[in-house]
Amino acid sequence: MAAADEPPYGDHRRYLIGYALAPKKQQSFIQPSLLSRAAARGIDLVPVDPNRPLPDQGPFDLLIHKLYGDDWRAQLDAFSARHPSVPVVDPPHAIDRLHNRISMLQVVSELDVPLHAHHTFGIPSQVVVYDAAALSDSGLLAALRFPLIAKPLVADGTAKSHKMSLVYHREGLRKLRPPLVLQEFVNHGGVIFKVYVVGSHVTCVKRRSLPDVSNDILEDASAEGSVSFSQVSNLPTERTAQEYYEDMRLEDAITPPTAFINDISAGLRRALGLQLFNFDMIRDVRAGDRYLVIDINYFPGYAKMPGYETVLTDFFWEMVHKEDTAQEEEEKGGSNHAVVK
Ligand SMILES: Nc1ncnc2c1ncn2[C@@H]1O[C@H](COP(=O)(O)OP(=O)(O)OP(=O)(O)O)[C@@H](O)[C@H]1O
Ligand SMILES: O=P(O)(O)O[C@H]1[C@H](OP(=O)(O)O)[C@@H](OP(=O)(O)O)[C@@H](O)[C@@H](O)[C@@H]1OP(=O)(O)O
Ligand SMILES: [Mg+2]
Ligand SMILES: [Mg+2]
Repeated sequence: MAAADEPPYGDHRRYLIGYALAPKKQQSFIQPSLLSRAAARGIDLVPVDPNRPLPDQGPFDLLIHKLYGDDWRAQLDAFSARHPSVPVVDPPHAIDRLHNRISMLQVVSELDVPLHAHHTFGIPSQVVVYDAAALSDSGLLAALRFPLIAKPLVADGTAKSHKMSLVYHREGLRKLRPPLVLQEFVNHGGVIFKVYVVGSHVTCVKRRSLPDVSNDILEDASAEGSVSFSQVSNLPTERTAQEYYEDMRLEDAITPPTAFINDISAGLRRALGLQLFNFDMIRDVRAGDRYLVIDINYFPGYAKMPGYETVLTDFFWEMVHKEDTAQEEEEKGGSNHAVVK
C-alpha cells in the first residue's frame, strides 16, 4: 500500500472526486482536514449537484455517493453509460442489500472465511415479521428466546429505520409495527465493536452499547413488556444504564484479534462487493469467544474513525491510480482491466 505522503508518481496532474451526499453526511464527512489532506496529494473533492445531469458535471476521476431513490439511480446509470471507465463507489445494487436487515446479515452466514482457533462468528437468531397476525404466531416465535430486539425490516437511513424496541415478554410484541425483524438480544457486556472498512483498510473501535438484560427484568411479570429506543444514549432506562456504565470501563473490554477482524472484513467486502461500510459486532457473554455481527451500514460516520483523513485519502489515491494503470494497460493494447464499479 502507498505511504500517506508518497508523491503521486511524480505526475502533477490533479484528480477530481465528485461526492453526492445528504447535507448531514456532507457536514460530518467533508471536513477541512480531509479536503487539505487529499489536496496535498493532488486530489480535489467537489460536491455534485444531484438536481443537474450528472454526466455533464466534472469530469470526475471517481464518484462517491450515499443517496437513495430512483432518480439518483437513473443519474448514476446515465453517468456510467457516458463515462464507463470512471469508478462509482459503490454500485447501487450492492448497496441495496444493506437496506434490508435480513439480506444484510444473510451474507454473514454465507461467508467463506479462514477458521480461527478460538474465535468464531455468526449472527443472532432472527425471524422476519411482515404483518401483525404473525406476531401472535407461536410457531414463528418458537425459534426465539426472549429478550428480543425488534428492528424495522428496512434500513434506509430514515429516522424510522433506526427506531428499535427491546422486548422482554410476549405481551411486548403487541405494540410493534411490522414489517420488522425480531432478533434475539444477546448479552454482550455493554460494549460494541464497530469495524470500519475503507477498501482494504480496516479499523476496529469500541463503543458503548445497550447494557445486559438481567434475569430479574425478564422474570418481573409486572414490568413493561417492551421499551423503545432509537439511540442507545436515549434509553428510557437511562438511570439504570448510567449506573451500569459507571461499573463498566470501555478500556477493559478486549478487542477481538486483528487477524480475525481482518478476515471477516475481507470476506464481507468480497461477498458484498462494497468498499465503504462498517459493521457492528458484539461478543456473546455466554459463549466465550463467539462474536455476532448485528448490523452493517453503508458509508458510515468515518469522521469518527481515528485518522480518517489519511485512510480515506489513501483509498481515493488508490482508486484514481487504479484507473490510470488500467488505462495505460489498455493503451499498450494490454490485458483486460478490473475496475471497481
Ligand atoms: N442482537 C442484539 N443483541 C444485543 N444488542 C443489540 C442487538 N442488536 C442491536 N443491539 C444494540 O442496539 C443498537 C442498535 O442496533 P443496530 O446497530 O442494529 O441499529 P441501527 O439503527 O442499524 O444502528 P446504526 O446507527 O449503527 O446504523 C446496537 O448498537 C447495539 O447496542
Ligand atoms: O451519523 P454518522 O455520520 O456518524 O453516521 C451514521 C450514519 O448516518 P449518516 O450516513 O446519516 O451520517 C448511519 O447511516 P444511516 O443508516 O442513517 O444511513 C449509520 O451508518 C450509522 O452506523 C453511522 O454511524 P456509525 O456507525 O459510524 O457510528
Ligand atoms: Mg448499528
Ligand atoms: Mg445500521
